This record gives sequence, C-alpha cells and structure tokens, in this order.
Amino acid sequence: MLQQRIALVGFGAIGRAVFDILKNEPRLQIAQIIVSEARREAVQAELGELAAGMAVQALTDVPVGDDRPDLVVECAGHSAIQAHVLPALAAGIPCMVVSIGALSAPGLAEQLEAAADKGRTQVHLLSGAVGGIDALAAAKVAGLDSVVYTGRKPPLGWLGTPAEDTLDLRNLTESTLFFSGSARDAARLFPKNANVAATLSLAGIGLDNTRVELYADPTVKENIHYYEAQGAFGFMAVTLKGKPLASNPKTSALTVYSVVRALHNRVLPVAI
Ligand SMILES: NC(=O)C1=CN([C@@H]2O[C@H](COP(=O)(O)OP(=O)(O)OC[C@H]3O[C@@H](n4cnc5c(N)ncnc54)[C@H](O)[C@@H]3O)[C@@H](O)[C@H]2O)C=CC1
Ligand SMILES: O=C([O-])CC(=O)C(=O)O
Repeated sequence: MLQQRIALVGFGAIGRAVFDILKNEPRLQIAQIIVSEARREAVQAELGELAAGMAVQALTDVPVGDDRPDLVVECAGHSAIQAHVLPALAAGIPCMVVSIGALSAPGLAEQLEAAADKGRTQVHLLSGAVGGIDALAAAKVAGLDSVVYTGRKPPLGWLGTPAEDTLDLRNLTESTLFFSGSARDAARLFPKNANVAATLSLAGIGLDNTRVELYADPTVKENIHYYEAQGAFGFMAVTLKGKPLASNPKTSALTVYSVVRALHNRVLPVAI
C-alpha cells in the first residue's frame, strides 16, 4: 500500500478542513503542521484534542533532515511559499500549493521552478476552487486564442479588499461590476481572491492576456467562477458555483476537496 507522510503548511480554514477529512485515512498521515511561532503552542494543544492517538506535531518549519515529510501541502498564503515551500523544494521534497494567486508576484513562479529543479522534484499547483484545469492546460498544447473569466461572490466575500473603496458591500442591492482588467492587475489588487484568475492564467495564456471581471452580487450565495476559452482545440465554458466554507467565506469548499483529491491521486491504486 502506498503511503505518504505529509507536512501541512497553514491550519486555517483549508488546513483544518483537510486535516478533518484525512485524520482517519491510513495512507495519508499528517505528520507535521507548520504554523507561526505565535500559534504553535495553541495549535499543538488543539491537536491533542483533535488527533487523539495520532503522532502529529505543530512546528514552525518543515523538517528537511531525518524527520522530513514525503510531501508538503501549502494552504497558508504568500509568505508561506517563500518561507516553507521554496526551502522544501530545494531540499528535494515535493510540494502542493493552493495559494496560486501568490505566484503572480514578480519572480515567485520562477523561484519555485528553480527550487524544484535544484531539488530534482516538482511543485504541483492545485486546481483549488475551479474546475476544468485539465482541459484548459490540454487545450493550451494546440494554442489558445482567448481566456475570459468572471468571478462573482456575495458582497461580504469581498470584505477587506479594494472593492470596499467603491462599494457599500453591506448594503449592496444589485449585482455590481467593480473590476475589469487583466489577471495580473486582478492578482495585484485582490491577492486573497485572485487564486482562480491566477490558476487560469498559469494553465492558459498568462496573466497579461487573461481577461477578468469581478462582481459583488447580493443575489448569489455561492462563489461563482465562470470562464470561456477559445483556441485550436475548439471552445469550452465552465461554470462553478462553489459553496463557501463557513470558517472563511472567501474560500470555496471545493478547494479543500481539490487538496484531498490530489493527495488521493498520490496513494490510491487508481488516479483520476
Ligand atoms: N487555489 C484556490 O482556488 C484557492 C486558494 N486559496 C488560498 O489558500 C490559502 C489558505 O486559505 P484559507 O485556509 O481559506 O485561509 P485562512 O486565512 O483561513 O488560513 C490561512 C492560515 O495560514 C496561516 N499562515 C499564513 N502565513 C503563514 C506562514 N508563513 N506560515 C505558517 N502559517 C501561515 C494563517 O495564520 C492562517 O491560520 C490562502 O492563500 C488563499 O488565498 C483559497 C481559496 C481558493
Ligand atoms: O472561490 C474561492 O475559493 C476563491 C476565489 O475566488 C479566488 O481566490 O479566486
């Protein structure tokens, strides 16, 4: 039976939900949870209750020596890619990343590639909240002409972003477009909400050529991702209505399941 020892970087909405799904999965052992120094003791205490009988440690860094994990799963944010994913890759540990929006920061995607090359390993960018990435990346082989993405969330899903500068999010009565531009600008202005735009760009025609429109919409309850792609392969359109996680309404629950699916694909006899 294939098994993997995993270091989970980040124990917020996604990390905690992944942990809950995997804790009874014998093939996938979460061995380490990587958190900030300020949270380490609290998380270790929480794990004592959550993970009775499991050997899981809360640490501040991914071990790269004898106690190294087989795989690192990042579900934390930009700083965690710098602090934990780059060193793990350089040390030869394969990594999965969900904070794809972070890769639009100048140079970070190249740094990841260089670190993975150095460690002779791979970084797997997960599909997260969106679907159809397999088809889009396959379509790219023959050449893509356009990729156009619309992101639509309930107004409160945009709290804490520059959408607040132009919209009264708590009292919005109709669907309102507040951003139209390139995926590069979307990622710069809305870093915590630009994961899908960045994922589509990386799988497709890049940050400058991928067009993005963002809406705050009081008539919807889900995070709705819609995109169209045109190219030599033909045409595709994908609509994904993702239920938000109660613990973080900016994040679709599908992101959690995409992590679990990717992990299953590493250990189950049949990968799909
Ligand atoms: N690819 C996709 O489609 C999606 C990606 N995401 C991204 O996934 C990441 C996690 O999302 P959530 O769990 O919803 O966020 P969250 O805010 O609930 O949890 C993130 C956790 O990571 C911790 N953290 C941040 N930096 C860290 C570091 N350097 N080292 C260790 N821990 C660190 C924070 O303290 C927090 O506990 C975010 O970057 C988010 O933008 C979220 C939704 C969809
Ligand atoms: O729906 C989600 O989970 C996240 C999202 O919109 C994004 O980051 O692009």
